Amino acid sequence: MGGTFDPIHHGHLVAASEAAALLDLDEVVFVPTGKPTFKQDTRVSSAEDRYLMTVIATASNPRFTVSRVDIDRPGLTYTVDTLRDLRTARPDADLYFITGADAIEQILTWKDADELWRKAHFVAVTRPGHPLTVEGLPRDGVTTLEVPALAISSTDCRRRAAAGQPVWYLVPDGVVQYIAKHGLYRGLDE
Ligand SMILES: Nc1ncnc2c1ncn2[C@@H]1O[C@H](COP(=O)(O)OP(=O)(O)OP(=O)(O)O)[C@@H](O)[C@H]1O
Ligand SMILES: O=C(O)c1ccc[n+]([C@@H]2O[C@H](COP(=O)([O-])O)[C@@H](O)[C@H]2O)c1
Repeated sequence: MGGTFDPIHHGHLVAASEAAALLDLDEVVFVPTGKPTFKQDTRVSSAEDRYLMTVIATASNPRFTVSRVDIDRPGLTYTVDTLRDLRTARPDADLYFITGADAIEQILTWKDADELWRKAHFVAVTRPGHPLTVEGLPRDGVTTLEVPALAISSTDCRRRAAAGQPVWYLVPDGVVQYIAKHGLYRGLDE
């Protein structure tokens, strides 16, 4: 599952857990973006902060791991590169790329979109506020999954943290503490 994870929240974790259970996946690899291509005009926390929050959030689940491939690759982050690097690390794996309804809606605008279907099977999960449509995408390339609806976004978590409002129970406890300890999102003006 790729994401900017600024910060990672329970919507991400539930989607990943549900996809793993329904598709019988051995492992879910969370891949924080290095430089997200569609967020170049947005202030994004450092890759190391986002990576560490993702590690903290996933540490207790033996099936969840975190990959640095996108963080360690220079330049903008493109999924075609993510999938190439994950394939190199796991030559025999069946790769599934988990995305929310908002992300899958834009997938045809991603770099080398026509190549993506050969590199992984896409799993499009439901997300409150975003109709899930896979029209125009290769039928055998995408599976749609209904997951428990959590109306949580990283944008809302950042705004809350910036305004001194609670993010408890929207993000894992360790992530609440990480945000406070490092003063993330202070002075954010969005
Ligand atoms: N509440 C949610 N339910 C299901 N999927 C989600 C949810 N939140 C995010 N996702 C999916 O997780 C992936 C990574 O999301 P991302 O890190 O951009 O979080 P976000 O909450 O969308 O962030 P932002 O508000 O900053 O855009 C995307 O595919 C996104 O669609
Ligand atoms: O490959 C692309 O062109 C591309 C464009 C936008 C987003 N993505 C990927 O989609 C995932 C979610 O991205 P984001 O920006 O919504 O956090 C993440 O893994 C990104 O690398 C990929």
